[in-house]
Amino acid sequence: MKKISSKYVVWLVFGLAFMIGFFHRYSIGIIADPLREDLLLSTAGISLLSSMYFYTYGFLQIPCGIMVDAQGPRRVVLMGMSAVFIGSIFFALSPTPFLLYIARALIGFGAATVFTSIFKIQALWFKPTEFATIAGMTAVIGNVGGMLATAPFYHLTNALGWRGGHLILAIITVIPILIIYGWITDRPPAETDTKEDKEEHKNLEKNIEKPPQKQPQKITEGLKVVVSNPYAWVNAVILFMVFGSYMSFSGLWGPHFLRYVYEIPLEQAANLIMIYMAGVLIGSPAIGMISDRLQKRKRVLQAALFLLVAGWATMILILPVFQKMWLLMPVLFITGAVSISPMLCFTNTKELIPQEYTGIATGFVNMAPFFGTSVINSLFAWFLRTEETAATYQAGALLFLLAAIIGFTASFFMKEGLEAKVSKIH
Ligand SMILES: N[C@@H](Cc1c[nH]cn1)C(=O)NCC(=O)O
Repeated sequence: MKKISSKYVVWLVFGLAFMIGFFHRYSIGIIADPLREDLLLSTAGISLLSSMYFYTYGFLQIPCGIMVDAQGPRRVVLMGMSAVFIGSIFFALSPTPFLLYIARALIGFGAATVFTSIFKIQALWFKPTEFATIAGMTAVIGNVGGMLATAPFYHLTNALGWRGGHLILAIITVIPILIIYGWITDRPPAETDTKEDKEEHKNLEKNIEKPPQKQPQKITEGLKVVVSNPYAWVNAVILFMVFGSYMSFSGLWGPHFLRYVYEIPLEQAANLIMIYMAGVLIGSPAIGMISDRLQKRKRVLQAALFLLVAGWATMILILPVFQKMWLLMPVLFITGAVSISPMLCFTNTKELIPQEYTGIATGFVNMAPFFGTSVINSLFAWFLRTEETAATYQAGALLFLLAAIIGFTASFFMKEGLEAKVSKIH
């Protein structure tokens, strides 16, 4: 069977898998009420159900990275998407909450395989100077999945129920499974390879085809290379702080912060969050493209994080004094656009670590945003422990400003990795 040779099509198919994973991430809110009624779930039960995905996803990032480096992204994603498929069917058919939790964990497990895999695909198929742009597009495609889990999923489940909705999701999941199984290879066909590509290919093949007894050694070596690299830790700190705030703001506290601090109805606050998300969607590829054009990661990220500090400071401390809604909109947009700038940290990590360990490296730094979100969410909740007022929300939101300042400061300790790679090629 003739394999797909277009890197964009290959990326798009993995992107579809990523989109499906993201969809599941944000899908529980919409079906919370029918789940409560049908399976008598409490609010705590709904929260646990949603979290099952995040826990498995976060904890499995390194194991998934290890599998991707050892087995190649194709096999790992096939296994992961099969788990999402089975999880979706179980979810749709679950007669009890317990089985629902198991199904959700299975979906989280499967979805966890995709991010490290798509980064490996990007590393194997795209040039270093295209990497940040395509990584930015990956974030877009994921977030589109997250957006589809809102109003469109609401209408789907209104028509078919939450069980029917999950059956449809299971059917959609078969699409990337079939295409990846039949038409996609881990690497571009050999005839289009440059000399450097061929060398890398040989290394990858050697790595994948290592006899089983050598693999544990390879994994330990890979983990050592990644964990002992101080610059990978710098990227993890930035991701913990900035993506932690971004997910905490957009996924949990943002609407209520705007509602209390700007004294507006919740519906208007939710619409304003869409402006922040529009910034994320446009900022992600734009920042990647600028970074690729300039062949700089560190400087571009620093400029973006500087704007992020200014954005949070304006939104939390300055604008509430004047209550100028027409100013809040551009500030939200710009803050969203630069909130996604740490996608460059994934790119930078990939550039600092040998390609055979791209999976482990991506998995390692991608744990940080998930821990960051849970820490920032909990700290924010602490500020609201006695009462929910404009002042307590403003105090909680100062965490976002503090996190941006820490992220910006950490960016001074980054090491540029692209220049070395590009000069090696030329
Ligand atoms: N787009 C980023 C960050 C993110 C998380 N939620 C919404 N955007 C991303 O894709 N991170 C990697 C991941 O595995 O989610």
